[in-house]
Order: sequence, then C-alpha cells, then structure tokens
Amino acid sequence: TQSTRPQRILGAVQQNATRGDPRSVVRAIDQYCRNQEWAMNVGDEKGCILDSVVSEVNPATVLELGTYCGYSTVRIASLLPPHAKLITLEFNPEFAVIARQVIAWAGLEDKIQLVEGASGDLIPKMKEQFGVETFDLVFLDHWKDRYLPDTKLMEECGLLRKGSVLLADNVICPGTPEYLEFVRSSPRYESQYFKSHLEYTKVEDGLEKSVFLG
Ligand SMILES: O=C(NC/C=C/[C@H]1OC[C@H](O)[C@@H]1O)c1cc([N+](=O)[O-])cc(O)c1O
Ligand SMILES: [Mg+2]
Repeated sequence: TQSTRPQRILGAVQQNATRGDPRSVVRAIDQYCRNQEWAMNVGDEKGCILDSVVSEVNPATVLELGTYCGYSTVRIASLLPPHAKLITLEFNPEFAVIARQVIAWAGLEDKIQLVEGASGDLIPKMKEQFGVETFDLVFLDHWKDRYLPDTKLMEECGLLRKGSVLLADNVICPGTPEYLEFVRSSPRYESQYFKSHLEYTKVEDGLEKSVFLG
C-alpha cells in the first residue's frame, strides 16, 4: 500500500538521524524535503530565524499551533532550558501519529506534550487541563485563517502576559492578511517582520514577531 508523505518523512528521520540527537532529526528532514519531496515544515532558512527568537525569549512555556510532522516542535524544544515545557496542538490524527515518533526519535518526549484536537476547542482548556498560567512564546503555524481568532482567544483566556511573544509562520505565503493587519495596527502589539522564503523554495515568505504589550 502507498505510503503518505508524513510516513516518508519519518522514514528519512529513522534512516538518517541519530536517536537522541534533535539537530540530526532537523537536518534529516530538511535534506529529505529539499532533495526528495517538498513538505510544509518551517524549514532551514526560516528555522534559523525561529532559533534566534527562541534563544532571545528563552521561554519556560511554549505553545505551538500546528505540529504537522514535528519539525519545528523538535527545533524549538532542542533550544529550551531544562524544565521548560512545549505544548503543541495538532488537529490531524495522521500527522500526530508521525509527529509523536519524530519527537521520540529526537528524545524530547519529556519537554513536549502533543495534544490532538482543534485549537479553538483546546485553547480555552489550557489552564485547567494542562496547568498553564501564561505562554512566554507562541509559534503559529496551523490553518492560516485560525491565526487571528486563536490570538484573540488566547487574549480572552488570559494566556498572554505583558511581553509574551507571538511568532507567526507564512504571513506572506500562503498568507495571513487579517492576522497581519491586526497585529500591525493594534496598540497592544509591537510587531516586526522577518523577511525570508517559503521553505525549500525561492518564493518570498516571512515570520512576523509580535510582542503582546498587555
Ligand atoms: O497550511 C499550512 N500549514 C497549516 C497546516 C494545516 C494542517 O495541519 C493542521 C491541520 O491538521 C491541517 O491539516 C502551510 C502551507 C504552506 N504552503 O506552502 O502551502 C506552507 C506552510 O509553511 C504551512 O504551514
Ligand atoms: Mg508554515
């Protein structure tokens, strides 16, 4: 029977990465997706920008919206200080099955909690079910038309504090126009655009970093 793209990405990790070495997992996925078949990982170029923001924020609590195969999950978690926690939400059960194995191969199960379900349903449960106060960093990489409603929902649920950082992928391609307009015009956010390219291509894309001002 035909394999799926996420299954082939997991295969590339298991064949080319070293167990317990997150950076080798990241490298294996990038090499596969650059040379064999494109996939919607944040990728190596935007990944360097992601790394620099994670290192600058040095977060104790991270929320990722949109796990896919776990590429950015592993990339972020590999930079977190001890005892820091990353919660990642994924709607698609097939993606979640693969991501759990990629996370395990990287040896990062203790830092990462993958939760299956819709972000709109799970965000209001964060405090009671997952014992979260606020998030120091949120990486938005799920359905592009959910970036804005979920940001408003995080505010309403008291999950953002003065200084919380939102980092959004794909603000140019595929694009998140309503979200971009909101964070760039709202007096409650200080936004900055990091120009880059769509993963593994020459098409323009970028990350938008928005600091919540409380
Ligand atoms: O849709 C994208 N991401 C959202 C993912 C959506 C899927 O994952 C969450 C949900 O299960 C859905 O099936 C995306 C799309 C492109 N693209 O070039 O089409 C590039 C990217 O970096 C992306 O994150
Ligand atoms: Mg993306």
